[in-house]
Amino acid sequence: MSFPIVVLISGSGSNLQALIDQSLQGQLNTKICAVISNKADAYGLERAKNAGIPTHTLSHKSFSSREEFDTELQALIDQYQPKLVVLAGFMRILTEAFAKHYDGRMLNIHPSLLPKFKGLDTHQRAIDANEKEHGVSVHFVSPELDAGAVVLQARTEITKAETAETLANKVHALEHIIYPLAVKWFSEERLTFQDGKAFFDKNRLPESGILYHKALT
Ligand SMILES: Nc1nc2c(c(=O)[nH]1)N[C@@H](CN(C=O)c1ccc(C(=O)N[C@@H](CCC(=O)O)C(=O)O)cc1)CN2
Ligand SMILES: NCC(=O)N[C@@H]1O[C@H](COP(=O)([O-])[O-])[C@@H](O)[C@H]1O
Repeated sequence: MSFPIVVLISGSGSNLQALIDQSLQGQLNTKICAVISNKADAYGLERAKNAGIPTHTLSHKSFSSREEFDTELQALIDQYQPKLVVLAGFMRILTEAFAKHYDGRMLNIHPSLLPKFKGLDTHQRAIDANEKEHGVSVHFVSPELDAGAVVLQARTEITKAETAETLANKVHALEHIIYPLAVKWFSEERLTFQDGKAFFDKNRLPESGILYHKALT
């Protein structure tokens, strides 16, 4: 019996594509029940349609408040009764009520080595801060932005000639490896969440999650 998930996007959907590809190759025992975007022009919607996955567009601009949008979004998601909600480049800050409703069963991928560089424009900020390395974090979603328990990270070096674009490309490549891995582990109940903390095979994860260095770069 495959593990039902719903994926939320706002843009290109390359992380969604990584999940689709691994699912189709039988490496991920998950069923992507639906893809929901807050942007009608998100290319990820095309990726989903090409894979025969139901799609929905729910524009946040059609609602007068964040709460109203989230209430509608939650009702749409819950029609599919997913065991996991996957934020894959979903660019809306979710309300506390929404985050609590999916507490422990909603993951996000963030393009930085959390807790560094929460928020947006992380690649340029890391370069501007003269960081020697950067990377990506998979974390459970909490009401506080980018503050949920980190479960998996991957790192890459920032070179002297690095630009935000070259760094983004390196980080994307790492994302496409670690996000399907994290989703797989969650579907196998190896990755769990309790009282705000993440566990792997019942072992408490350190604050920084499981670090993968050269193995993924
Ligand atoms: N309650 C939470 N909501 C969300 C989280 C979270 O951890 N807790 N993660 C984000 C994903 N994210 C970074 O990983 C992120 C997404 C969006 C924004 C943001 O500032 N959004 C603006 C609109 C920006 C835009 O439309 O381009 C906004 O919502 O007003 C910051 C971080 C997903 N949600
Ligand atoms: N703060 C959230 C955020 O910036 N997420 C980032 O959006 C991109 C989505 O790419 P994709 O649409 O090709 O998967 C990814 O790099 C992801 O880390």
